[in-house]
Amino acid sequence: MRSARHLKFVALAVFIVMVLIAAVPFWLNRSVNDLLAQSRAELLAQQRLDDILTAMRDAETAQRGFVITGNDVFLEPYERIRGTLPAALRDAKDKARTDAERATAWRIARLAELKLAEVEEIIQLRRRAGFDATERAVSTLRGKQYMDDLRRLVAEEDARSRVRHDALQADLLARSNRSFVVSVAATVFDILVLGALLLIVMRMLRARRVIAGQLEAQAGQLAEAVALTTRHNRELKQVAELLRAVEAVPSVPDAAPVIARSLPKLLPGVSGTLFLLRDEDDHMLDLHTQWGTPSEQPPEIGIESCWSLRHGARYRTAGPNDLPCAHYRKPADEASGRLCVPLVTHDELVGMLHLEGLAAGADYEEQERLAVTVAEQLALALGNARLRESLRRQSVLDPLTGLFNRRHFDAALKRELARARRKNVPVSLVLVDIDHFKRVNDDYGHAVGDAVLRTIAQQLRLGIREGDIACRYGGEEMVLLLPECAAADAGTRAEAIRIALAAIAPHPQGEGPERVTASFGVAAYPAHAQDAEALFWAADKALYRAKQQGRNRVVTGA
Ligand SMILES: Nc1nc2c(ncn2[C@@H]2O[C@H](COP(=O)(O)OP(=O)(O)OP(=O)(O)O)[C@@H](O)[C@H]2O)c(=O)[nH]1
Repeated sequence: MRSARHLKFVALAVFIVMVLIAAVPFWLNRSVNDLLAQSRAELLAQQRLDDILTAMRDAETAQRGFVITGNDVFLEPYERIRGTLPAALRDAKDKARTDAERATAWRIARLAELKLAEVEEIIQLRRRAGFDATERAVSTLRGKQYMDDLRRLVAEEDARSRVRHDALQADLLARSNRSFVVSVAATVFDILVLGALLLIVMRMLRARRVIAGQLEAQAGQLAEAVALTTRHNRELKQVAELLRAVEAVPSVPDAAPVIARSLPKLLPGVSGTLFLLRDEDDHMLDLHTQWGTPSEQPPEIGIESCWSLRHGARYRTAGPNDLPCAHYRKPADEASGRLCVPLVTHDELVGMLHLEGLAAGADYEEQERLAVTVAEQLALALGNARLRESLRRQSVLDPLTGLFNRRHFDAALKRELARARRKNVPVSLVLVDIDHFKRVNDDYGHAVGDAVLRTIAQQLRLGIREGDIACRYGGEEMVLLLPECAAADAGTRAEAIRIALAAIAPHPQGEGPERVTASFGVAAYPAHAQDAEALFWAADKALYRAKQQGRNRVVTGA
């Protein structure tokens, strides 16, 4: 904008200078024209005097011819001159430009008039008195004197006029030369100024073109940055949605289908497999889910079978020349890249993401960047899910036996009773108390006692159906909650467990007693009680009776 304003000022200044310069030749031309007019006037003045002198000469010649011959024919020119001369003399006087010229014109006119009067006088004399008398009159030389004076005056004025004319011509020549030089100089100057202006304009246009190019490039970069930011924002939103969904799952394996649904949206065209670390073995990972059109993968892999898990960093193979991981069932094809990304949070391995069909070239970098970002966030979310799961387990499980704790049992009993009432189905309770457990502790120590407790808990777990609940109620007392199970079935199940318990070695390494037994008290809703407290009380009474009747037996409440 500023340069455009400067250019306007420069153009205006150049225009004014050029107009001034163009005016100089005009001005010079005008003065040349003045001189030409003066010169022409000078020539005309000379011509007028010459005409007067010629007329006078012709009048004198006519006079002479008539005097000699007496023939009127000779007077014709004279008569014509008499008609025209007064006007010529008046013209000479009127057109005189200076006082001196005017005085001369007056004197010439006076002499011409005197000469004309003398010619008329001689002609009349010739008519009246004849040739001789006329010859005598002519011999007085009065007429000759007039003509001589006239000639001298005209010659003098002629000479002066010529001097003036020559001076005018010289001036005219000088001015013409000057006008030519000035015109040439003005033209050259104009060309130079226009050239300079053109150069400036071209430079400015070039500079503008450069700036326009830079602006265009910047606009392009900006558009790219905006597109990139928009894409990153969209990805971030999708990643956030994925994380929210993973945060909501109750356990790590439950996250697998969520991940399989979300990742194709984040990485379109990319197939994948999710391996998650096994709970009880921190060297093995299980295949939990796949999406897209993945290659065949083993259902479980060891840490050693994947380069990314070995090195704790992402590992990519772009073609057959790259060393494949052992879990690839077939070599990576040339066109599509593979990427293994370990899922690590707080230095703990959670799983591994295996991606296939990644684009080649610059897009690959972009996909890899996104894949790594997703993997980092996913690892964090899965780590959190694992932590939540462990906390939840801790809050409901007994740490020694792995059975549910009393708090969970109380809640489960209320819930199952309500459901039984609603659905009009029975629910049974089996109280289990190890016989003479004090002796085990006393004879073998508490550590062996704990191990025996774990064995019995495991046996209880094995003896119930899925959906039944086994709890450690306190000390060596345990309880089974059997939904939709009537008293008779509960007694049968308790009996089976009792027999199995009595048959196994209670300590895994054989360091404890050879065998332990337990007593079972069974009560059922609605047969023995209507609410939780009464049901528990009925089962406890039955257990008491079992102990009373000699232990290692099942008693069902009446
Ligand atoms: N090792 C171990 N012992 C426990 C635990 N909880 C309770 N006990 C022991 O279990 C024993 C329970 O003894 P008692 O209530 O007298 O009954 P018992 O010896 O089993 O005899 P009966 O029930 O009458 O057959 C006590 O010695 C407790 O210290 C535990 O978590 N670990």
